[in-house]
Amino acid sequence: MASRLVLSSPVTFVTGNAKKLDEVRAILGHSIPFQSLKLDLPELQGEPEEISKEKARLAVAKVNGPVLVEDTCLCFNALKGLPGPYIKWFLQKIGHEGLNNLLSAYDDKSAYALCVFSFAISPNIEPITFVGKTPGKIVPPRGPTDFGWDPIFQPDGYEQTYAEMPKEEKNKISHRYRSLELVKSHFAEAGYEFQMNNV
Ligand SMILES: O=c1[nH]cnc2c1ncn2[C@@H]1O[C@H](COP(=O)(O)OP(=O)(O)O)[C@@H](O)[C@H]1O
Ligand SMILES: [Mg+2]
Repeated sequence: MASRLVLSSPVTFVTGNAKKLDEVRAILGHSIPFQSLKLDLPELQGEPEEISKEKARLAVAKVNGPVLVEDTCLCFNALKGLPGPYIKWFLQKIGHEGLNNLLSAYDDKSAYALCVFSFAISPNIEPITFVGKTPGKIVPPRGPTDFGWDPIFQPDGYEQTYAEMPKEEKNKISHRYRSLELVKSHFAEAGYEFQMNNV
């Protein structure tokens, strides 16, 4: 029988974003022992998987134990995937209206939300990435404005924006949910053993 890797502490989800943490808590439930650490990690520029992996490398160097991080992109098809990983800065500078305006020259309003989780066990093991994607379109803002670009993203097959949907509904179809499903499968297959003597 293959020996199971022993993890000596719960997985630390490192994020500076409280809204992400709420969703990760709701989606993971008790499936994986985890704790959270509020830390805003610097982000490399580049492709989504590399950005997330690099975040994991930085996080695992700071945390004494396994870490989980994620990076989220919002990609417009008419703009070949931009703003993508730069959505945070676009949102901050030009807001929901500006993001809609970026697409005013195009008929194609389609977009996709991408969530890339990375799991790093220790500093000397390469992080593993998990990509979740939800297709939809960019619309004028509707619904509560408490989480990022939720009001302007309407997932395919729905009449509501992410912001208008009940949380439980978003958490069943979201980019974050889809990525975490892969994380959960990985944990189920790997069968990590948690030995938490120090908690
Ligand atoms: O599920 C979501 N819905 C709406 N906005 C989101 C969602 N996930 C992330 N965002 C926003 O998209 C941007 C993604 O940036 P990033 O993943 O680097 O966030 P972080 O640095 O706040 O953790 C941020 O502005 C974040 O608030
Ligand atoms: Mg980012």
